[in-house]
Formats: sequence, structure tokens, C-alpha cells
Amino acid sequence: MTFASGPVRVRVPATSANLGPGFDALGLALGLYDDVAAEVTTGGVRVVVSGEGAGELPDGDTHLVVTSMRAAFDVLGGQPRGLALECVNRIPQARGLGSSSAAIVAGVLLARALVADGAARLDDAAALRLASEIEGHPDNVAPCLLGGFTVAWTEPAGARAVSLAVADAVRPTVFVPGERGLTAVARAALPATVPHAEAALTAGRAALLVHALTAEPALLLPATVDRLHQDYRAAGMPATAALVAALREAGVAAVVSGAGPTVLALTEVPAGFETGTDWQRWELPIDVSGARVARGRLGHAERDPVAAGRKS
Ligand SMILES: Nc1ncnc2c1ncn2[C@@H]1O[C@H](COP(=O)(O)OP(=O)(O)O)[C@@H](O)[C@H]1O
Ligand SMILES: N[C@@H](CCOP(=O)(O)O)C(=O)O
Repeated sequence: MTFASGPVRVRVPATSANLGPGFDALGLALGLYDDVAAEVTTGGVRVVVSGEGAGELPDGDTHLVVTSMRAAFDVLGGQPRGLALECVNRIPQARGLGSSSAAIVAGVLLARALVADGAARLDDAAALRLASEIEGHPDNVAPCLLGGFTVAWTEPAGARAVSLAVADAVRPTVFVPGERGLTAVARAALPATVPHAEAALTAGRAALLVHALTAEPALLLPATVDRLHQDYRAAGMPATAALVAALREAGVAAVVSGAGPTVLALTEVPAGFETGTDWQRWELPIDVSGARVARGRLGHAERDPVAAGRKS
């Protein structure tokens, strides 16, 4: 196998999964990005991280971008002798904004770009299947790869997804708390089975949500009702549950973002709505492109610590 000479880089968006009733299926790509560059070296693994996770994330073989690159190199046909990575992270980690999926997608796409005929050995559909397998659910990696609003599902052969255009009136705002919440912990809070009536209600709302997001945002409040995960997780994130309830009472289509503890509002938040100081509030555009790969190292624009697209 031949490795490409010189570095490659990728910009990967944050994502908000579930969107209320679409547990493990629906997701939205947001204009908040991590930038990662990688190159093949003659030996060893070196990772330099700035921004989110600097000083905390591993700087070698166990870094999630590296383990994801290794998984992709296995599929592509061989491992390089060494790797050097630079990560500029802006997506808050363990908050429900898909940071782990962004790292996984970055790793898979960087590995593919570092192999001379990588796109032929691992096409886009295979990259989605591999990234979903590593993450364990497809609802973050799908929008991260494709951009926009995605519907993802898993067949016996692996994950598949479609991206749909979102109606103009949809205005995502995220409320990000200081404390973290690991997705694995929030998944452990879910019951093995749910009552049929709760499943039936949620299926109807998930179907309505596809219509509301793409054509009729006025229906977003009823379309974001869920009975599969948010109530079961509320005890583990009471401030998140309280903020979702307060926003919904004010008429805002608010949900837990992913497994939390971030809150996502899909419709405009009324002027003067007060959250207190525990929350950072960012209006984010919807990312419509998904992950973007280019040749070369990170430049001035990619190293800028403030996210492109973030308004507040
Ligand atoms: N950019 C990154 N680089 C390396 N590892 C990361 C990165 N982002 C997240 N991770 C790993 O994933 C964990 C968070 O994953 P998860 O609990 O799924 O939260 P999130 O909702 O942010 O995806 C972090 O604690 C870290 O171990
Ligand atoms: N469907 C998953 C989504 C997890 O998203 P994350 O951004 O919190 O990792 C779940 O709800 O567990």
C-alpha cells in the first residue's frame, strides 16, 4: 500500500443527535468545528492538542483520532510506521455535541486521505459504516459526515443515512453547561424495554419531526416530544431537564442535545429568556457540507481558537 506524501487536514462539525424523538436515528450538523491535520512519519505517534481537551486528552496511541485512523488503516490495507497529528478542538467534550463522533470521523477521513487510492478502498458509504461501528450508533457520525439534518439507520450490513434540507426558519441555539456527562453513562440509564404506548407516541413524533424540520417548523414543538430517553435520563441531569421544561413552557422547541447535558433549541428563544450564569449560549448555523478534507497542514484560519459560525 502506498501512503500519500505530505500532511492532510480535515474540518469536522459538531452534531446534535436525537432531536427529541429520533433516538439513535436523527441528527443535525452545527457550525462549530474541530480541525485536525495528520501526516505519516517514520516512527512513533505524536498528537498535539489545543483548545478543548488540551492537557487532558492522550498524546499518543490511545487518542480517539489515532485509534479511529488505525481502524481505518486496517480496512485500507496496512498501518503506517508513524503518525503526527495536530488537533485544534472547539467542540466541547462530553456535553452532547458529538465530540467523539467528530474525532472518529476525523480519524477515518484522515486515514483515507493518507492512502494513495484511499477513496477507492474505502468509499463514503463504507466510511459511514466504519465510523458508526466505532461510535456504536449512527446518529452523530451521519450528520458529521454528510452535513445538514440526517436520518440514519442500521441494516445487517451496517449504517446508512440520508441528508435532508432544513427549512429556513429553523434556528438552532445550544445551551452548554460547564459540567460534563459521558454518553456511555447516559446510555446506561435507559431501560431495556419501554411501554408500547410510549414507543408508539415517540414513533409518531419522530415522523412528524422530519416534516416539521424540512417543511413546517411551526410544528416543531409537538414534533419534539419524546418518551424513549429524556425522562429516563432526567435524574442524572436535573438542570438540563429543568431548562428544557422552562424553554418548552415558553413555547420553544427545546430538547436534550444527544445524551446531554447540553440543551438544543430549534426555534427562536424569546428575548429576555433567562438561564442564569451556568450556561454558555451559542446561536449556531446549520452546517450543510459535513466533514471537509484538504491537503496541507493547518493554517492561520484552522488554528483560530474561535469557531467559525458561532454568533454569541
Ligand atoms: N476531539 C477529541 N479528541 C480525542 N478524544 C475525544 C475528542 N472528543 C471527544 N473525545 C473522547 O470522547 C469522550 C466524550 O465522548 P462522549 O461521552 O460520547 O461525549 P460527546 O457527546 O461529546 O460525544 C471524551 O471524554 C474523550 O475521551
Ligand atoms: N443517540 C445517542 C446520541 C449521543 O450523542 P452525544 O453527542 O451525547 O454523544 C444517545 O442518546 O445516547
